[in-house]
Amino acid sequence: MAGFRDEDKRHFPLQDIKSVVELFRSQLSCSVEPNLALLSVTLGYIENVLTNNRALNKVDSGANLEPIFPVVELAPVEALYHKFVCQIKGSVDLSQFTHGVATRELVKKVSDVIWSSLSRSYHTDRAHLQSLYSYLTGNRLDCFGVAFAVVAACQVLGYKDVHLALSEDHAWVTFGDKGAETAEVTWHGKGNEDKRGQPISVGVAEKSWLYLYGFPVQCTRSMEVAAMVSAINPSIDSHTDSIEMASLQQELLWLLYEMGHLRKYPMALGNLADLEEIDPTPDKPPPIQLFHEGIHAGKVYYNNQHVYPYTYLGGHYYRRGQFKDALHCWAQAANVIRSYNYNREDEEIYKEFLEIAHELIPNVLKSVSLSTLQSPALSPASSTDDSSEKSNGRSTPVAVAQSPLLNDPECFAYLLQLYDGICQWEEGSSTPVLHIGWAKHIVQSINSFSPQVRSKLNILLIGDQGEVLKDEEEEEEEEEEKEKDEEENKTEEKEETKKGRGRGSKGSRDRRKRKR
Ligand SMILES: FC(F)c1nnc(N2CCN(c3ncnc4sc(CC(F)(F)F)cc34)CC2)s1
Repeated sequence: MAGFRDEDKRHFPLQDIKSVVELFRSQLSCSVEPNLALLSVTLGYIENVLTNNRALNKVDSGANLEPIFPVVELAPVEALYHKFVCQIKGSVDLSQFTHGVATRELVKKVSDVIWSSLSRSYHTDRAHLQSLYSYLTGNRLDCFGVAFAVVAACQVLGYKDVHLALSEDHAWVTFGDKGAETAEVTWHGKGNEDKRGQPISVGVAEKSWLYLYGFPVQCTRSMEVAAMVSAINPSIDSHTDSIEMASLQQELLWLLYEMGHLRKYPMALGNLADLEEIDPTPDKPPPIQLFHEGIHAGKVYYNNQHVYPYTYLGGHYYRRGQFKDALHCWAQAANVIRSYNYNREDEEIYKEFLEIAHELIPNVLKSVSLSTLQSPALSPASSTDDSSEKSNGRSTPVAVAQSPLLNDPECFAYLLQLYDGICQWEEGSSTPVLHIGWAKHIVQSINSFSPQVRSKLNILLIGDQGEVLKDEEEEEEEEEEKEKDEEENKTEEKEETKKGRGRGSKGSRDRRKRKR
């Protein structure tokens, strides 16, 4: 694996975002595959300069605003690259391994080389541990970074078949003929024994979200570049982002988008959409289109087994106050999770649904009630409407009676679908999902809707052929009505015979029609 080629070197020294974008463009455009190690070192170097708050102090102190984007010379980047190449080639005796496609032993050996060179103890969930710059200058990597480093190392050793496989909260590698083999190469979460070297078949078989039922993102080299760009972390501290680093990430994601490398990568599309929501790029597709492209990709390429495309869009609608659309997305997200069994390593998605049910939805219900109370047209004094009287005489709070969302049966249905999906997720799982805290929020949320809308609910059972099914209860009701009708008819016929006129039973037919 050669270092930078001449046409790459001419971009150095990198002075600004544009020169980095052009370096990536030349690496992604040429016949030879992009050099993952070189690009990762370059990004990590820039991220380190732009997010170390020391740099921030310099700019604050100087009267003149010094250029904050670092000048990236070729020499230090190539030096780090050669350090990586020497370490990997020095640790793996290739004569032991057949050339051509990789073997499980080779992949495990490379994973061991990366693993054993990590520093003894460090906080693995800190920021900026995702790149080879972090690995080469600090011997520290997060769990994604280890998987990425293994793929970059296999590329250095000349294995074109070793690729990154990504789920929504884990990473592993595929290798061998047609990438049919899989291997764990990193750890996952806290307190879980790592399974490095093993195939991921057990995770898939136990239907855990972590392995996406066997529908992970299978990266090409260009999608591995997209993964390193997605993994850019512009945060300087928990309250501040480097604008320059966020812009670099945004422009590199647009480059990858326009080259078609995000088409099968829903989370990268979601990342770009989030960045565009914050700081829109002129003449580019709007965030809503990117979020929908992510959902479409999930449906077309991943059997609609990914959850994040729906929670990305749900979050977007929520932030814009489009609460009905947000509820619809969250219901669709729950519709995905219902097909999984909850496993102890799935807590990231558990936390996602917990936040939706225990924070976002209560905020929605509060804000729609408040907005009706605050708007003069809907204030209690002006409402003559007595429809808020419930059948049992207890009145519905005006805020509920006046709020469109709380009177919208579709919104109520979305809420029920959300909870039903989570309940079905729990069914058949080794680990329980729901606890009493959930019940409190479920009751609170359902009670927020008006009694009218809750009585109007009509659950249509659609069969596999799309036909409307009736449930047993409905069939019994219909039988009783039929018998009652027949009784009524007999009685009426007797009376009519006396009076000479006959008519069908109208009431039950209307009821039946309405039911449909
Ligand atoms: F759905 C919304 F709530 C989300 N907002 N941000 C979300 N992220 C942010 C970015 N992110 C990602 N973005 C691109 N690629 C990947 S690959 C991966 C799993 C692992 F880190 F490799 F183990 C995570 C991830 C994880 C999910 S979901």
